[in-house]
Amino acid sequence: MNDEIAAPATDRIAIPPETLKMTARDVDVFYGAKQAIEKVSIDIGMDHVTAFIGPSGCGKSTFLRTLNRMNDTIPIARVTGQIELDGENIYDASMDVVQLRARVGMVFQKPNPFPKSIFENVAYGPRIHGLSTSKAELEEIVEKSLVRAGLWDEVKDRLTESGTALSGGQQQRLCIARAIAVDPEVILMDEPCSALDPIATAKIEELIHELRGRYAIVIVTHNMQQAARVSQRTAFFHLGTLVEYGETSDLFTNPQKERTKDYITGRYG
Ligand SMILES: Nc1ncnc2c1ncn2[C@@H]1O[C@H](COP(=O)(O)OP(=O)(O)OP(=O)(O)O)[C@@H](O)[C@H]1O
Repeated sequence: MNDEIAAPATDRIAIPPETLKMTARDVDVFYGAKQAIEKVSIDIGMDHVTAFIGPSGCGKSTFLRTLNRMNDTIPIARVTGQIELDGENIYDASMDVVQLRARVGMVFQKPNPFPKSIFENVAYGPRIHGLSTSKAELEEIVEKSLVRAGLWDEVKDRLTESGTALSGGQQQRLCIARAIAVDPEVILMDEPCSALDPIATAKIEELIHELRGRYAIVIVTHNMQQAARVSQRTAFFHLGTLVEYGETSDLFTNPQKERTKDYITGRYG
């Protein structure tokens, strides 16, 4: 990390340098003239799940998308400030964005498998990134990714069937397998359970537990119970700012800011 970058004012947790994965400093995001994110600074560590919570429209998804330059796909979006992955500025002109999005994968609110076979959904990324040299190796990556995403047993006999024929929860685990297949370092999840029933949601939450430590995971959720269940760090956003960031248990039981307290006690949101 660049020592000259100031530590985030709202950070109640010191992340040991050896587990630090991403840092954001003074990040602003504008949609045209409208500012959606203001001066957000945060550290994301490797060995825990980080939840972004806050009322609708507070900018959680907008900020999440800055972490793998997904906002680049929105023509009116403009990002300023500095975001680093392993000390490297991801907004630098020399950054290969396709490579970045493999290193910082994303899972969306609505499962979005390709209209291709289950196998192809997972094989596509490793193939375009040249991660396998043979068919056998590719098959091994596909199997390993599906095992890791907790889907292998359910699909191993139907790999040639369309990914879109799976249930919503299975589709979401397929999308997680697809992200895992290119060997990411960070997985961003934007309300990954909001389109799922409670059983499928529980499976994704269990999966998040299992993946913790292997990948830095950041999850946007408007469900505080979910944040409490799956994360060890929570960042509370309000009106485009990061109000408070701390250990999840601390933030929910002993919030430092009045606005956090009001939100978690249901006074607004
Ligand atoms: N593509 C876009 N173009 C213009 N404005 C946008 C765009 N996406 C988001 N915004 C605006 O930016 C602000 C933050 O939105 P964002 O979706 O990041 O919030 P959020 O906290 O994730 O909300 P939610 O929980 O409802 O998804 C809102 O005012 C929203 O209207």
